[in-house]
Amino acid sequence: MRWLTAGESHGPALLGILDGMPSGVTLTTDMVRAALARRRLGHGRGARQKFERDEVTLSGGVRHGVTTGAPIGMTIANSEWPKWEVVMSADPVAPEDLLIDAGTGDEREIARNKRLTKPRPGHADLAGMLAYDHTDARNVLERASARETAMRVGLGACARAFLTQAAGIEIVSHVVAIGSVTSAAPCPRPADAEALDASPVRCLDEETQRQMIAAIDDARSSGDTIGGVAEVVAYGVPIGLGTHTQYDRRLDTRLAGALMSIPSVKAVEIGDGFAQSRTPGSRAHDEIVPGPDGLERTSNHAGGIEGGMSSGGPVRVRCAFKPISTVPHALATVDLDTGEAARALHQRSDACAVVPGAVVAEYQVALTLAAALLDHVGGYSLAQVSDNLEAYRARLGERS
Ligand SMILES: Cc1cc2nc3c(=O)[nH]c(=O)nc-3n(C[C@H](O)[C@H](O)[C@H](O)COP(=O)(O)O)c2cc1C
Ligand SMILES: C=C(O[C@@H]1CC(C(=O)O)=C[C@@H](OP(=O)(O)O)[C@H]1O)C(=O)O
Repeated sequence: MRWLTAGESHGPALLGILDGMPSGVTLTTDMVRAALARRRLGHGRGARQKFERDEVTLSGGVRHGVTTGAPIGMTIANSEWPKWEVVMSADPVAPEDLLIDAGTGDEREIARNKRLTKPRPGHADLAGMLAYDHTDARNVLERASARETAMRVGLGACARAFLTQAAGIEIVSHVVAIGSVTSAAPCPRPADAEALDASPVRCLDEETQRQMIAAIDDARSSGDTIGGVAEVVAYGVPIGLGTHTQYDRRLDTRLAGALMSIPSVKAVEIGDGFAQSRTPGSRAHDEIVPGPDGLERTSNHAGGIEGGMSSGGPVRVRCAFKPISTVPHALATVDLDTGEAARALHQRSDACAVVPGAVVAEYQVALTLAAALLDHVGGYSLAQVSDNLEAYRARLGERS
């Protein structure tokens, strides 16, 4: 299974292709819509989330609510497109059309139509302008924007439907830190998913939730932004996905890459990760004991992955998000046109992206696990995958 996306933040649409999806998986536009709606939730989002809609179309690989085995084509139209048609036009436009002040008196409306020459620290702007030889940062920032994560969720929703239907795998996420406010809430279970979606900060501990909301509000009111940490847990992952035999096919390699690819993720932790590195070996590992139904573990410090393979326990990963880069307290930069010191442009922006980031992380995990499951058991149809998995599980039962 492999996937690609294209499209810009203020372009007409995001495009995605998910190749390798087996046939026979129940999948509807409503299922994808529901996933996209989850990504829009959360305290700390900016103005754009309030008025923009994700207009999704399945344009390949699904017929009458069931996948066909052909590549899944997906479009998520940007409902803001009419405002950006000239600025983001694929075809040449007359220079005088580009420079118009829309006459609204709105500074942002005017700025949108200008070349952006002051790269914003923390964004792809500077490296992208130099590497791709652009004099307008818009040619970089439009693609670097986390708007693209909508498509990852869209494609991830397809992968997730496959995981649930083929293997009963369930994925849930929560937020474990906003800035310096940390949560001691227990690892969430699939039954918590609805309550977590209903929490403005994806946290089920009421006092911590209150403090997290306050931390986001404080950051926003003082012209600042704030980061945090999200945890994703996948239940029902069979033992042995991934492999110890090649570095790039290890499950931890693939999960770490998938999570690190989310814009603003700066660290990924598998299981106890950093804490494990500070724990003596005698207490850091998950001992294997005989149980009534086969082998059992006494703990899950490893986060369900050992030697690059799933170990049969819940797969537990965390990712740390840096604070939003577009800080209202505009940061120092240089105008590349003049070489003079300048202040980075601040337009509307999110104050905190950890809550939607947790949702995006769930779907990145889904895409990774779906690919790893198919690598392991194979099959062109859901029935074949299920049969192959059943045979593998029967063999596991005999061995353990
Ligand atoms: C869901 C989500 C929403 C985001 N919203 C914003 C935003 O409104 N403003 C902003 O400056 N950065 C936002 N970001 C973060 C930027 O996309 C990110 O800082 C930038 O791409 C550079 O990060 P990188 O160095 O990890 O690539 C958001 C990130 C995510 C995951
Ligand atoms: C549009 C989304 O996120 C955007 C991600 C983003 C960025 O710089 O990454 C900046 C903001 O967009 P704008 O610059 O147009 O205000 C966010 O709204 C989305 O998540 O759907």
